[in-house]
Amino acid sequence: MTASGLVELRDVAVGYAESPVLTGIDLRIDAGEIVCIIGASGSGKSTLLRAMVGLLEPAAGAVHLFGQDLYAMRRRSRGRVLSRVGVLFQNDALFSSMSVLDNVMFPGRKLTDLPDEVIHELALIELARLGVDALPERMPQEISGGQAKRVALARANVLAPELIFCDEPTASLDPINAAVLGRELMRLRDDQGSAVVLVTHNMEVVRTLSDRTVVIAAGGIRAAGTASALERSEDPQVKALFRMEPVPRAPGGE
Ligand SMILES: Nc1ncnc2c1ncn2[C@@H]1O[C@H](COP(=O)(O)OP(=O)(O)OP(=O)(O)O)[C@@H](O)[C@H]1O
Repeated sequence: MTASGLVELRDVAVGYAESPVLTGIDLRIDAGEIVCIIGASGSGKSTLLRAMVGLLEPAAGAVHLFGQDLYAMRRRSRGRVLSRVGVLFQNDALFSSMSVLDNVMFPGRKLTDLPDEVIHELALIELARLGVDALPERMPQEISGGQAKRVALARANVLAPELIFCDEPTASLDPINAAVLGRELMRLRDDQGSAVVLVTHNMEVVRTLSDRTVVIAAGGIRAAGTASALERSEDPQVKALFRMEPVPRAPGGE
């Protein structure tokens, strides 16, 4: 474990234009843990993720990755920090104009000075690990949703990042593909010692994968803990999420 955590948010406020979606966010994530972020639709989970991966500058507070203030550093240094981070966006976000192979090679080409042959080899290894190495020349439109998710995970993991962020990785996947993806995320934690941060609505994923879960509601972190501890919570917001019921409006919430 590092002295300062792989991710540290200190009193972060983040949102769009004038209106903050989240305020007062303090959060630390350490190596080797899977942290799930849950909350009702529109509560701000993706917004929080965007702030953590350098895509949305907070209005207040600081986001530290690997002990460095992400939004205070120069662009070049930020690139170096982000080369240690893998991101699996919602809806996969594979580049539609690039083949599967070029998609998976993209982070190596953009973020490192490695020779193309090495990046090519790394991409093929990752595709093989995820069982989609038969498709390297296909375009993203020519593969299934489950295959696209696996390709997207191969791309997120191709540089063996110490930190991986996934937004809804199991959305629209059948149970078998969801289980494949879950196993792969556990492998990253266990074999690679990576920290995995997952935004999800899938309570099965929360129960089986998370070491810690953070509940977002009413513009902030409402609760945090192990899935089993949260499942016993008396907080109506937390209870509703675990029982898959409509989440009651929290005082001060939307
Ligand atoms: N680009 C944007 N510009 C303005 N407002 C936005 C933007 N993206 C999201 N929002 C608003 O910010 C709030 C939080 O959205 P966010 O996508 O973070 O929620 P979420 O918890 O990830 O939701 P879901 O579970 O439905 O994906 C919502 O009210 C949403 O409408």
